[in-house]
Amino acid sequence: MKLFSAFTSKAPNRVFLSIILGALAGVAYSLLIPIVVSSLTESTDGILYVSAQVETFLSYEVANYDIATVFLFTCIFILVARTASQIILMRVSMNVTTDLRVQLYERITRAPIDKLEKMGSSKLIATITTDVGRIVAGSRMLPDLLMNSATLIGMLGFLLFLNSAVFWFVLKTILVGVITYQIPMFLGNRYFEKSRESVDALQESIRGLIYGAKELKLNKDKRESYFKDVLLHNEYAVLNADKTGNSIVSAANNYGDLISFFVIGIAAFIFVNYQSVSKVELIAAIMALLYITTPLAVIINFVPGILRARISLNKVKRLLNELPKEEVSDAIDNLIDWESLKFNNVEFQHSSPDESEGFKVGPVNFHINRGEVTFIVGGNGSGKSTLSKLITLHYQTTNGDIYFSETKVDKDTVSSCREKISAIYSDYYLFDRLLGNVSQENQDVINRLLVDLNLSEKVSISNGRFSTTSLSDGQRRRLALLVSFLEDKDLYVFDEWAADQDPMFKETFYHQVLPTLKNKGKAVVVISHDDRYFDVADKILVMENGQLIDCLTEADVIIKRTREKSIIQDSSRTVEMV
Ligand SMILES: Nc1ncnc2c1ncn2[C@@H]1O[C@H](COP(=O)(O)OP(=O)(O)OP(=O)(O)O)[C@@H](O)[C@H]1O
Repeated sequence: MKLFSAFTSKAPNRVFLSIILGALAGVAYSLLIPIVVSSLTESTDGILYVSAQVETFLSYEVANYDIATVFLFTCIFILVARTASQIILMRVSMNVTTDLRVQLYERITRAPIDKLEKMGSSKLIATITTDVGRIVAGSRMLPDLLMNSATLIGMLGFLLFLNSAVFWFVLKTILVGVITYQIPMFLGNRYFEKSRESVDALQESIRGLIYGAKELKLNKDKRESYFKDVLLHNEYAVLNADKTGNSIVSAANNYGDLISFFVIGIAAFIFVNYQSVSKVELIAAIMALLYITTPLAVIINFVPGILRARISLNKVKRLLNELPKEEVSDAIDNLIDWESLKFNNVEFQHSSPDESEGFKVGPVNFHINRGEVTFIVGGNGSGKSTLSKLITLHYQTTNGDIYFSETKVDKDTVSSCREKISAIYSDYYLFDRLLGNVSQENQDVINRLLVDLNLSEKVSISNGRFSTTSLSDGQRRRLALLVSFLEDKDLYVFDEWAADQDPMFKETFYHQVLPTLKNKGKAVVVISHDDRYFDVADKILVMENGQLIDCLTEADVIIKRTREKSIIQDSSRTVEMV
């Protein structure tokens, strides 16, 4: 992706028009001084005066009427062409900004979940909010650059016409100035890069400040340490790098601004001693040099904007590389019918940030049937959630195959298979409305579910929008369950759904919700630590250290529970005796 290609590919004709208008405005700008100079005449005593030819316009006397008219129309042309050029490019750039953001949104939507988890939200938000704006701001300077370059070239042409020796001298001095100007710019760029790198860490610490507000509020030491060692550390890292970068660039810009004055000084005080230059030529040359101070400054000031835009562009490029597109077909085949989900030697390995081997699940072999409730149990970190994300097809296997009955999950079928699944993870996100194909007309069903889930007094749903999502944790989870029911999928996965429900609703979940789904022929997968309810399961998959160490059926569970009960009773009797 090149800096300007986003513009040229978006609206080539409009960008071309903007460039042409900008360049023409620049050429016209460079004509203003020669037009004025052409009306000056040098008398024999060396005094400059405006040649007469006075005519009256709107009751004012105008000397050199023809030239004045050309001057006026040139000014009007500059105004119109410059404004049009800027407005055209500004509008294109606004579209490009939106397009670039939409491109990033699409990439995020299509990225594999494990890559998104690895990248984290802070990096993504920093890129969307900071980098896109900087890229577009840099690219938007293009017409101004062109206009001022055209003016500069026009004025240099005028100098060449006036006096070739003056022209070559000015050109060489400007070149030396611009080349020496690059050195501080290079240094400044290093600091801008450093600052941009720190922005990601700053975003992450701002997230901590907001999401960790409750924890920080309760502990002064913790709060002060976070504020000083994390938040301010990152804030000052950005500030210091920006300060140094901007100071270098400011000094360099002032040096750049003064380049034309150095040239004027050298031309007026030194150059005239070595070359024959008439008074008119010298004054015209000085006027031209004064005149190019602004275009030269604009061209030079263009550099920091471009530097920032390039840094941001590299950041976006890197992000797009780290966030590959999931190469899967979008086509949804509603005809996929299945009875059993089978895992054949499935393996998955997390990537780890320090390049060491990440946590691995598998190889695992099992099947999950429709009309059955399957529990996944095991200690913390044993790989239950990882396994469940393989079941929901969020993670793609590193080895082995998954089948929905006879349909093998691959890049052609994975989207269709995902359509059969609904999941509520422990870090679920509750949208503030019903989305997609969820039937919004079926208000009666929604109202009944609100009553069943004991939410009817807290939240209502009208036109698909929830009246509120400011609910207790347990209530939010129930609202997520309602959304999941409305989706009416074949396979339900609940990752510790009941963890923050009160005992009464836990009972409802395990003894009413799960059996209802089962009776409807759904396959239900529940990650749970609630061993009191393990007997609800038709099958229990036991995970330990990424391996499936046991697969218990209902009969096994009942036998095991009876044994456990008798052991507990025996031990309590022993305690009583003691
Ligand atoms: N996004 C990730 N990137 C890299 N490693 C991960 C990621 N998520 C989990 N892991 C690793 O995988 C291991 C298993 O995590 P997982 O969440 O599957 O366990 P779990 O059994 O669900 O634990 P818990 O009962 O605590 O929820 C963890 O030790 C963790 O280090």
